[in-house]
Amino acid sequence: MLPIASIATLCILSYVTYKYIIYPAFISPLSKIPNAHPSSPFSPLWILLKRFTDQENRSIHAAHVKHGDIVRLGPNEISVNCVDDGIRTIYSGGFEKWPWYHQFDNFGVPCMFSTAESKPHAHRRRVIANVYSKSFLQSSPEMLKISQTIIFSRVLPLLESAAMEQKPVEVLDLSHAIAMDFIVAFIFGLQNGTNFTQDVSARRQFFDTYQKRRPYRFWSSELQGLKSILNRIGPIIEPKFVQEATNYLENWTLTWTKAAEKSCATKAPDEEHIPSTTPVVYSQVHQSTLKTPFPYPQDLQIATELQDHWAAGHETTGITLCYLFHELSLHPSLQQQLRKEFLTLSPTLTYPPPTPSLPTPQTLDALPLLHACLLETLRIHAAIPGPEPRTTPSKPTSLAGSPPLPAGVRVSAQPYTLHRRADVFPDPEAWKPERWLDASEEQRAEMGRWFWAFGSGGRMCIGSNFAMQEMKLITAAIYTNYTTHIVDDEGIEQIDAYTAHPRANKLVLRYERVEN
Ligand code: HEM
Repeated sequence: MLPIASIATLCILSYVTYKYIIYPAFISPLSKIPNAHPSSPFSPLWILLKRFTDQENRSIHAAHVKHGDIVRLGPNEISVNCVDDGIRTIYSGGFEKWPWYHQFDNFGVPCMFSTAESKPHAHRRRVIANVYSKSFLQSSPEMLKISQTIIFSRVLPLLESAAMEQKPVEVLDLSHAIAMDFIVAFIFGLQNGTNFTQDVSARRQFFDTYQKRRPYRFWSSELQGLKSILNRIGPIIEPKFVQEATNYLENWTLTWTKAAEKSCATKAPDEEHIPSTTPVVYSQVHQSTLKTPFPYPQDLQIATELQDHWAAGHETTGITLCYLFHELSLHPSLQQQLRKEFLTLSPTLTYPPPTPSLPTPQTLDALPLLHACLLETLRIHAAIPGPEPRTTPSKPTSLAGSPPLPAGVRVSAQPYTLHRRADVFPDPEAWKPERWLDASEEQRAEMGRWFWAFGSGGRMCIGSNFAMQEMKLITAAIYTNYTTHIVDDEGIEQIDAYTAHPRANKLVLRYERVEN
């Protein structure tokens, strides 16, 4: 007779073999999905390693090219990249966010973006969304004043002197700075905002602090539990300066939140000296926290939201502008065609302006070539090309021809792959704005279904209209007055990450005046 210890060992071994080998490889509904790697049914190590070494998007894409619209990345993780039975199902509401998004909490408090559950998210979004709607932005006196100030008093004077002095400009940094000035002024009020466009040393200090945390994102995104344990022992995986940088940025947001609160309570300052606007987003977020009770102190509840908006708003927009300017610099004839389009605006954006007035956002929005250039940049240089993870719901759901999937599976789509469908976007790696202009109605609608730079559904980018409006204005203002030429684009290729900036973190251009 076998001793009890041997029977127990046999039972444990059988259980472990069943749970970790037989079930995931042969019985789980996920076993019918092609594996991205032979180890995928048994261990998440392969995909973790790809994430750790910044190869995630391209590795997932390669797996889709090989196996089709759906692939298994780990024992409990799949990637789906198609529209029908894909993003239309996953992102239409029933699938909540994977806890991965907690890395975007600030002050230890979830913001709208990082909230996993649909209900509290929808509550917040309903109140905040109004100020980011196209109709609100196009008619907003605050947005008009912010735009006039940033374009005519900051961006164009800066580029004018760079052009006159033939001084090359680092354009990624500048694009981030302009985008930051726009969003911060809209959130906190122009009088409380940054002037990173002109104040290069303040800009550098701030962005250095913001960016130096990036290499350590892996731990807070994928191994949060392990990170917390190790951080208690000491700075083993995350140097002290990462937390110090986070504290600095959070204090910065708290300071401006208080300033915005004060602006709302007092009369506008002397307009002649400081152009001022209502802190639009602050006011709206403040309203939303009054309407819904939250389990966190009100000031932190407001500040976490506002911090997320300036972070999401400047980085993505800066990256997109940088790639648009790079592509235009590679295509001088397009610069000419665009300029022709810009000269149809009334008033034009010529600098110095006879009066500092702007064409309406509606007329800018209606320029077809500008729109096509932006869409094409967002397609092939998506600022967020990486996976957007969700959780399968309790109701078993089939995706891309899979068997019904159980609850709690991590599932994502990624713009990187959706935007490279050769049957939808022929010659997908090429930047071709004309594909949006020459397409038939049907082709354009199909491209629109696959275009996913801002996501889709109830968690789609809330700032997409804001971003499009500011990017169109900035581009029109620059290319009405200057042509751009590449000085140094070494390392311009995008890194492989959720948010993807140029590898070398720079693009240097030369600005040349065109006579109007
Ligand atoms: C070119 C510029 C931009 C791009 C490409 C972009 C892209 C995206 C994408 C792809 C998402 C969904 C991400 C996910 O679910 O994982 C998102 C969400 C979001 N974006 Fe943007 N974004 C841009 C500009 C902005 C701006 C200017 C703001 C300013 C408010 C903003 C604020 C947000 C917020 C708050 C969310 C979360 C929405 C929610 O959960 O309801 N974004 N963005």
